[in-house]
Amino acid sequence: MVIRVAAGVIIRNEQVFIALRSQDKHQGGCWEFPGGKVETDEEPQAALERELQEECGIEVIHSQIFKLIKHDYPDKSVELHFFKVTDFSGEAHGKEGQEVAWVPVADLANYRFPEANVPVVDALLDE
Ligand SMILES: Nc1nc2c([nH]c(=O)n2[C@H]2C[C@H](O)[C@@H](COP(=O)(O)OP(=O)(O)OP(=O)(O)O)O2)c(=O)[nH]1
Ligand SMILES: [Mg+2]
Repeated sequence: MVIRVAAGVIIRNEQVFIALRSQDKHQGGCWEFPGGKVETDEEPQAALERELQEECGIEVIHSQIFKLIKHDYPDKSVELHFFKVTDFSGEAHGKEGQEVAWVPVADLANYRFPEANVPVVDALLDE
């Protein structure tokens, strides 16, 4: 079974908002672009808006699809819908207690992301 996920590359002033996945989660200890599972009958973009409100406390004002990545981890398969979030209201924070950081795009290579994120990080570094 493939798990559909929506995640946001939240960008403001050339910086990206990332969050640390807790150790007990799948891919725990890796940094991520905040987001989560798309529910049945939910559009990925709607899932993105819901997850970013739940996890980061922001209201997405403008987002656009950036990359669609299918990846097979040894223990699960995911279909990741990465959106660029270029406008939002509210102050992004770790609403669920997770460690978060605003990092310059150029510094993304210094953070460990899940394997599926490699093409996303590479594309951001190339821009
Ligand atoms: N959110 C997010 N998930 C990612 C990224 N890269 C990546 O491989 N994943 C994987 C890890 C998980 O298997 C899945 C997302 O699950 P999740 O744990 O965020 O889902 P969720 O927020 O709905 O939380 P939960 O059901 O575990 O409580 O996608 C990423 O950049 N962001
Ligand atoms: Mg999540």
